[in-house]
Amino acid sequence: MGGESALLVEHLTKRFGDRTAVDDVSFEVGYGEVFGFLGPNGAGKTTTVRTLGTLLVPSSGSATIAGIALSAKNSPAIRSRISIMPESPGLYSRLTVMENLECFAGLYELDDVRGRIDRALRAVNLGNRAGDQCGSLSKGLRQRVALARALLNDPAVLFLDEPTSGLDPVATREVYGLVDSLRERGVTIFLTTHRLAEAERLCDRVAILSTTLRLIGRPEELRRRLFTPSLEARLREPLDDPKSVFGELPEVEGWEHTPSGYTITVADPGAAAPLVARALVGAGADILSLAESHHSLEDIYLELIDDDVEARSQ
Ligand SMILES: Nc1ncnc2c1ncn2[C@@H]1O[C@H](COP(=O)(O)OP(=O)(O)OP(=O)(O)O)[C@@H](O)[C@H]1O
Repeated sequence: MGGESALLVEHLTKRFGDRTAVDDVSFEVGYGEVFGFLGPNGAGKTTTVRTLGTLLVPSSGSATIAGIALSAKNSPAIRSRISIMPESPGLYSRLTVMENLECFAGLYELDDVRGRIDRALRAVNLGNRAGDQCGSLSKGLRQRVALARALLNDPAVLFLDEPTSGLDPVATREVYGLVDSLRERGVTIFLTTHRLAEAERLCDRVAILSTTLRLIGRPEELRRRLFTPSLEARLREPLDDPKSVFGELPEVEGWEHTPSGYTITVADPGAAAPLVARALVGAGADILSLAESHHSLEDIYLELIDDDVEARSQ
């Protein structure tokens, strides 16, 4: 089974003394997948990444990384097949881009250093900046150098920890473009992020962690699982008697006022929308818009995590 998945994690638990940072977490990531790992501060994301990256020893549970079982003996083999790009690039600012990459290629004891550096620099569109001192680069460019460094060993699984943290919108968009191009090259990406719009934009599937794994799936599936379908009607004026409009429609399961109109709960938004529109027009309402409600990944996350944060603060 592990041979077919880039990551297979089974009942992983990591304790620090009597504090459980990660509790009985299981999931699988396929080769070529961009997998988002979300969760509030202290949820155990970094601990999971550090454990899968062989930097921490799990308290219990097992994992297979790029087809190799996680164990002390296999750590060097695993490390040669993965890369972790930490949130802060950690480059030598007095060295040039090329010198930095040579230095890390030396640490990894890689062959064909020049060829690898050329390919990595091309992958992050930095081919013409090889001679620049890292200290003189913008944060966005330094992040790209860090990504080039993470690509030097041609990783089967690339762990990206908050890759756009502190970047401006243009630099952020560039990182998204780079992730897209890595995905096209078949690199498996495990992306830790607090930015939910980023996870929604980049990830095939996401997992929401809060010490235990709370939810895993495609953003679209999670939406369906957590929210009943509904329509949002924006009207110029509120209805005099909403019950006489919505209560007559068998497709409508419920409704509630919003500041600009109504949220109408329905089983099938596509079938119900024309009937609701007709009923509203029949009641003399001026419809500004009528559309299926859209729940973002942020809505999903808050629905799950708010309860945890409240529980923890009590
Ligand atoms: N080396 C350590 N020793 C003791 N406790 C630790 C250690 N590393 C992490 N923890 C604890 O484990 C829990 C999970 O921390 P972790 O850094 O994995 O969370 P995170 O989801 O990455 O958070 P953030 O989003 O803030 O980076 C926290 O309660 C943290 O204090």
